[in-house]
Amino acid sequence: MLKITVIGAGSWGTALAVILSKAGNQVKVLSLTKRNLISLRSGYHPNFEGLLLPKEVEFTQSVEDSLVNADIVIFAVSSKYLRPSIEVVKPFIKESQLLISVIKGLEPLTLLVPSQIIQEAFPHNSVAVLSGPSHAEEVIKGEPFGMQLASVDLRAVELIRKAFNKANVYLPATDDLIGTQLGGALKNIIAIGYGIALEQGLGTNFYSMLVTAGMADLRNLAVAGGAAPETLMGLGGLGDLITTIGSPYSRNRKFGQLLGSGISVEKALQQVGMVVEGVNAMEGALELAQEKQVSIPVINFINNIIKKRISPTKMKGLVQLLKGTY
Ligand SMILES: NC(=O)C1=CN([C@@H]2O[C@H](COP(=O)(O)OP(=O)(O)OC[C@H]3O[C@@H](n4cnc5c(N)ncnc54)[C@H](OP(=O)(O)O)[C@@H]3O)[C@@H](O)[C@H]2O)C=CC1
Ligand SMILES: O=C(CO)COP(=O)(O)O
Repeated sequence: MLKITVIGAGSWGTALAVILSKAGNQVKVLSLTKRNLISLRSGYHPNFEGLLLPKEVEFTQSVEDSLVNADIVIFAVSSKYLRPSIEVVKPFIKESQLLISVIKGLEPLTLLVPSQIIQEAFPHNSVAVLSGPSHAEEVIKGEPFGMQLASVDLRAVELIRKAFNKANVYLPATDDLIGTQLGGALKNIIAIGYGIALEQGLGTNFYSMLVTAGMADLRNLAVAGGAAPETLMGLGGLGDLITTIGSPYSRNRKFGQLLGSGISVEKALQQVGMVVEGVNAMEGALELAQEKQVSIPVINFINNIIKKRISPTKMKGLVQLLKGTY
């Protein structure tokens, strides 16, 4: 039995904690905000209506107690809170502990992906990534899924597969941590665009054009940022894009749909009520494109809608814009 601590009691941290616990591990979830602790301890999470959490998962606010015996520590907070969370847990992390990021983000200015931020803070630890098509609402019910496992450490790969062995998940491995995370961060932006187009009722032909051209932006930008092209065709890239555009659970798609219906960015974020990582990743994506001189017409177009330079009702204008890239 492995001892696993998940940092972050949001949708994803909680869903992972539940399946890891059901897979026979001893799991603690550290909530730094403590915002849902009372309800979590009585078995309920506000994001999973009608679902009873297994009592074996321990929800705690005690940093030291949660980390002292952990074999594996999973960072599952939203990308904005990764650095503040690292500061809090840093004194209690041991070099022997395997650290995993499940966060989808690209930090503005530094252009670092989550695993790089974690590795910088803990240079002697093994750091791995799990990312892919994995909506928490399905995962928590035990439905089958797959994630890209990224690590340069074969023992880490073995340990992670052991932890998830009894769970219904396929975990192909790669050593491309950068590609896996750039795929996960950038697909969220395309899903926002998809949500806008969906709300505008532009039709399946347009959606497919948008996603294909968006995938080209994703691939060109991620490869310029250090990704291996084949990683982007795997679960961490194309696979995750497919689930995010296709799922009613997607917060990025929902945010896009709200924008498409004429609601302001601020109100849309509020209505989604959970993290919308595509909005957080936008600045980093634009900066990376600028630095590497990569053309990203679809991402730029979506950014112009978010920044209110283009009305969402003009989404179909993407066709004219793409014609200008011949
Ligand atoms: N939901 C999903 O299906 C999936 C999500 N992900 C990724 O996982 C990450 C977390 O997403 P998700 O759980 O869905 O988001 P939620 O909006 O459900 O939860 C937000 C998370 O951020 C943490 N947080 C908020 N404010 C603070 C703060 N001030 N200090 C420290 N932590 C804070 C919360 O911690 P606390 O609970 O302690 O308040 C919580 O873990 C994102 O990067 C997302 O892209 C990846 C795959 C699937
Ligand atoms: O990354 C995810 C599924 O793989 C979650 O996507 P959303 O953040 O859009 O809900």
